[in-house]
Amino acid sequence: MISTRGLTKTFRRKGGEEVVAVSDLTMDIDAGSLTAFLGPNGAGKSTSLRMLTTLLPPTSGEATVCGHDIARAPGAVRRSIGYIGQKNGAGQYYRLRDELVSQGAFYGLGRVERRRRADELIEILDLGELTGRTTMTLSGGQRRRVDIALGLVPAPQLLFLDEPSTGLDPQSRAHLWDHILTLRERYGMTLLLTTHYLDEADRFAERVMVVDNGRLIADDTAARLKADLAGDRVVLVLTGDSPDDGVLGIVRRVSARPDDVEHALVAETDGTAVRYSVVVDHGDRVLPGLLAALAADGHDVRAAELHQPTLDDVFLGLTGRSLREEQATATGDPTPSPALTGGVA
Ligand SMILES: Nc1ncnc2c1ncn2[C@@H]1O[C@H](COP(=O)(O)OP(=O)(O)OP(=O)(O)O)[C@@H](O)[C@H]1O
Repeated sequence: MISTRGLTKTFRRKGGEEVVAVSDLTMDIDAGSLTAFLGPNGAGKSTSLRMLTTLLPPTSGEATVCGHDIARAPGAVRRSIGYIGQKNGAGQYYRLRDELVSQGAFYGLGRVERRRRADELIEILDLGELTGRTTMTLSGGQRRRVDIALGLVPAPQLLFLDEPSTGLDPQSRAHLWDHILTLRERYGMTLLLTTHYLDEADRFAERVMVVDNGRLIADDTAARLKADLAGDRVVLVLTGDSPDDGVLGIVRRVSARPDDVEHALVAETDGTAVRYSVVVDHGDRVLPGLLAALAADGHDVRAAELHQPTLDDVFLGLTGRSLREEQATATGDPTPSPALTGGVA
């Protein structure tokens, strides 16, 4: 459905400075899939989408979208796709149904067909109560649904969504995702979207492409990225006043990275204890046996925790930076939830 080879976009800023917004993007996306481009602000997500939707010419490289070359046949690409950008595309003063019908006329649908299509989209996107309202009176989540309805008027096989849920509250985000998934089921569309939200990429995308500084740095299912690049972490607290070789031996036997077992002394209210932190495969299966082995060897386990990784741990492992904290800084959210890296203090 999408195939790119070495797709690159360089911008020249005022003063002559060059910015490589997208560097050497090579990928193939299958029909019917739901793929998320995940990355921090300025990573190159929107620029990638804008090239694939023919809004921006690449500096080098090539791509075909729905079988059409983006440089040689941009018109054919545009006729096959829907694109919902970051900004609201609806006219502020038009009534929703009129807007959808005139969009249908723009795409050459006949009089009856454009009305039928408008009504179908109003039903699927649950916009019935809003049809008589002008878009300027709608909430952020409602407007985003209108944007999506407008993008779907030409019944595209492939839909690009640039940050569909940014700026929405959690309830509106969840609601919007219900609609996106319903649309996908109803039309069997291929979806490629960008997001900052780790949880969305994790829950809804079958394939996650992590981009940073214009480069694709990881590309797989969320489950495999987490297993391969982060791993489950077991954190144990045992009575003691120094790391115990016996404990370390047992812990290393189950570790996916035996040379990387962390330990630190921690002050407990009733004396000292040692905290061990270890990355394992399938932590849920390893933990009972590990606890049994420690008990059989006479060790006193005071606490045990299993941390399953998030995509933020994947990003941290790849770049040494936390995507969650970068997003919190960028959006001004002062309370990012902590990444579950389980590092030892
Ligand atoms: N028209 C432009 N002129 C100059 N630089 C640009 C232009 N458009 C994008 N850039 C730069 O290219 C880089 C990638 O930008 P892009 O918008 O693709 O990132 P993004 O991952 O979509 O970010 P965000 O999540 O903030 O939307 C950034 O450094 C950006 O400043």
